[in-house]
Amino acid sequence: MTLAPSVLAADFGRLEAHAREAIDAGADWLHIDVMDGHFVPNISFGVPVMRGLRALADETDTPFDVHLMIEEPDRYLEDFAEAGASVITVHQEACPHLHRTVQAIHALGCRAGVAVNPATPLVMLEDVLGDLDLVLVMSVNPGFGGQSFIPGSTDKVRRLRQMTSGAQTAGAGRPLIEVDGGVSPDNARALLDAGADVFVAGSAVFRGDVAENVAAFRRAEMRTA
Ligand SMILES: O=C(CO)[C@H](O)[C@H](O)COP(=O)(O)O
Repeated sequence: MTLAPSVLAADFGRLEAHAREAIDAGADWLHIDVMDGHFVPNISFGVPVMRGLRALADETDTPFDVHLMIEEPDRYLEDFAEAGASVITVHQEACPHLHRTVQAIHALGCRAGVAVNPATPLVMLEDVLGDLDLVLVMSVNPGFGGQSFIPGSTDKVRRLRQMTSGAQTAGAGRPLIEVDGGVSPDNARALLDAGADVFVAGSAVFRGDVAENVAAFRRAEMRTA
């Protein structure tokens, strides 16, 4: 399980210290949720805030996992790559020329991800799947942290894993499967069994005791099905 805490749920007044708590507790990636108030009905933050976390990411060798919930993401890819993104994920629903956008992300030296909203069928990714490093299954409607997990998302992960089963290994042919929204230690085991690789968690990491919250994800990982 790759655990990617979403800093959207962190205390922005002490963002670096709060993100450090998650990394020190064993988080693998930092998930950066960028919202523009157009593609989603909320505004979060952009490149300058990510730059503020750059020293921490470099010091701890923690990849930035950038999730662009914005219209016309092509306009900003270079900025996020320069700010240190390892993975850049765009939304299928926001990209009329998705293949071109994926190529542009790769040309910047980043791994390319595509996210699908709960109402978007997986078939929309079929012809681009072979070019992707990651597929993000939204398990809430994007725009806000702290929402309830949509139960059908587990089956969507399972179907996506079947779609990608032609390629064997994650990162070497098979795109990583990331799940985002309402993810917690309570549903993590079922999502792992369904085939998810990367777990985005905002509230379940940053609300309360961060170290204990990360440990609860690790315990869920060890649990037998
Ligand atoms: O992309 C997002 C919202 O659009 C957030 O990453 C997601 O909702 C995670 O937050 P939480 O774990 O609190 O549900």
